Amino acid sequence: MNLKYCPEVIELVGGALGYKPDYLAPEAALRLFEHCRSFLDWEQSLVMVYGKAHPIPRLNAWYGDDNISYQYSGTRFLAHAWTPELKSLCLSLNVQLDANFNSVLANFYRSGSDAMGWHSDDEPELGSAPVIACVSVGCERVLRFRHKQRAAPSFGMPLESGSLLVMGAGLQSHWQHSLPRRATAGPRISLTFRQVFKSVDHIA
Ligand SMILES: O=C(O)CCC(=O)C(=O)O
Ligand SMILES: [Fe+2]
Repeated sequence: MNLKYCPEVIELVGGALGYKPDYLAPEAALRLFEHCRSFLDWEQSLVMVYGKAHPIPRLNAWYGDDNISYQYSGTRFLAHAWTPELKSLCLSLNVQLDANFNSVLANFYRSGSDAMGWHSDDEPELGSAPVIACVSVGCERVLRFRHKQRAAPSFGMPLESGSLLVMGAGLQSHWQHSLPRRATAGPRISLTFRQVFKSVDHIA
């Protein structure tokens, strides 16, 4: 993986973030937003908290190569077959970042009440040092980061429509991220490209 594609690189303890605000031109970002909103197979997953199922505060959709499956928020998803738009974005990112993404988890935050809690994307099927590329379209929202062990303050990255944020290798072992609620916000979709290793599927 090569973060040189990103004009802004933020070195953190244990990993780096890369940011490219203008990854997609505004019209391309709008087209991608409309494509995802209209054509992805959105669902609202459930998460188990103390034995009780709660709907998560956002919609999600999982796309990827054949036979890719992924455990997320306590649910196992089998990837839907790529749409041409998502496949072409994945191929471009693989070239630009020298990566091997084979799937994408799409998140749809319908309003400021939709959010994502603190977590690391460190499931075993993502390997020991996952790289995640996140393309944002729609309303700008802030992604917050906090170190897992150090009692340092968290910090936020505003993710503009059309931007690319790359979470580099090592980051998921040392940092958590979250997308807090907002009093008011328009809809936003994030496309988080990942490499899922099929060989560890059987342990899940
Ligand atoms: O919506 C975002 O920018 C973050 C999404 C995220 O953290 C995830 O899909 O794991
Ligand atoms: Fe995440």
